[in-house]
Amino acid sequence: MATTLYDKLWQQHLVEHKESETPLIYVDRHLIHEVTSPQAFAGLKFNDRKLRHPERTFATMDHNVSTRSVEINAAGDSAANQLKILEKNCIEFGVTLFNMGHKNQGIVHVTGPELGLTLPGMVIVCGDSHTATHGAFGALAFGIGTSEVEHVFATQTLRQNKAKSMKIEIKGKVAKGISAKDIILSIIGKTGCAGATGHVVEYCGEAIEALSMEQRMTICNMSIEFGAKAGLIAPDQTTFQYLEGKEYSPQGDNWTKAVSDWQALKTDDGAEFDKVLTMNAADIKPQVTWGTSPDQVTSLDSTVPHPDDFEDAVEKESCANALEYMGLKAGTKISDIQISHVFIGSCTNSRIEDLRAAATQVKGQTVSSKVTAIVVPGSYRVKQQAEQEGLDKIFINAGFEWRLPGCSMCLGMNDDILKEGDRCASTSNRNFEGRQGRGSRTHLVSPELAAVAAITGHFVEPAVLTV
Ligand SMILES: CC(C)[C@H](C(=O)O)[C@@H](O)C(=O)O
Ligand code: SF4
Repeated sequence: MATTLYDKLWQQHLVEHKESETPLIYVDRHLIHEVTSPQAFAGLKFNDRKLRHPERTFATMDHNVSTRSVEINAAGDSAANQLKILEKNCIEFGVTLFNMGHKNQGIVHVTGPELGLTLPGMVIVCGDSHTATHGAFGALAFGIGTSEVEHVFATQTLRQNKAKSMKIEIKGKVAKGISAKDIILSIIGKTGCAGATGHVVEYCGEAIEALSMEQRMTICNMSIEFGAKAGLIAPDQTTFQYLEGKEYSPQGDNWTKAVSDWQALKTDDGAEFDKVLTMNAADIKPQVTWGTSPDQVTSLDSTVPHPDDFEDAVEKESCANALEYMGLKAGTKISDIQISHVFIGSCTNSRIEDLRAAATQVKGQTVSSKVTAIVVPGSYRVKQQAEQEGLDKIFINAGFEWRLPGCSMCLGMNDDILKEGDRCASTSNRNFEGRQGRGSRTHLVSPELAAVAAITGHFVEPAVLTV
């Protein structure tokens, strides 16, 4: 029978499925950070248990860290407390930790892939909703809750029901200057924020195959923002090239053997999906969110919608609420919205290609006097690479702040917080009320659009430039 990539990954990891019981699956890689691990470790201690496979778990510090200093106390007492607990737990339970300032430290969804901890064919879990990012490598990757983190610690397995499958095919090529962020925001705009609830989504088609690994990660990262359990892209030469030689990738004969196994990780012709969405790449334009949910998005050449543009009563009301929170008037041109802040960073868009794309727009220009702009590389490796290429200088000379890696302004858990009424062009993945600080307003965009917004103070179509 023709099967999907998801079916194959599921089958390969199914440990046991007894009737009337939730299936049990094996977990190859467990990634942890300071926010969702403390209670799970506490549970282990309480029950006097150890980690079943400490060598399969890797920890990093990301959400609570300050991006101004490597000092563990720099983001305040409660942040420091969580970071110190993670450090203590990792020592006690024998887990490798990428501690403050470690060369491998960074946002969990940036470091896993760049170190080769994320590999095709794996089941990868993390107590974090954007774990879907790792699906870009053809791994079944999804976020889990704290009690599940404890279960994985103790058993290296997880109880899970199989999800439904959805295929999203993007036909043809995108126009020049259209980024992966524009692709995923247009998908979410089309499906709505619950369009893939209960499904594992496989992205495919010419426009997806043409993407680099960094861009594929941007796509899979936002799968959760339209309800998907996980996002998947079948591994190919682009994937193998990216992974070859990474610190934790298989080496020598093991590498050759692994690549040959990974080549089988694809959906068979004729395999059936529970749901299918097809879009034409040529129709995708630069995207900007105007509301307080990632599906409240439109194209840059458009206007802020009116509640009456929606037929559904719930959508009407959420449009009205969003306009009020965002301080926007229906009919305003998206390109006329004036912003006060720019945040280039987060696990969606803080990888080297994102920084290159932003730097290209910024080179030789000056940040608007009305805008405060920061660039936060996703990891120390990204930071180092960017500095080798001189991207830091481009940003700093233009008036951006060049920060240390971390989740930063993506969410208000550290000292990078916006004030009430601040309006931010952000390359992150969530524009929920208060996400970047109480009363702050977020517009989700690509790195290119964020960069141009920093210079001009509003949303302008980025010039089509090559690095
Ligand atoms: C803090 C963490 C649990 C949370 C998540 O699960 O996604 C965060 O990363 C986020 O993006 O909101
Ligand atoms: S960068 Fe943002 S979305 Fe990603 S893990 Fe950190 S807080 Fe969550």
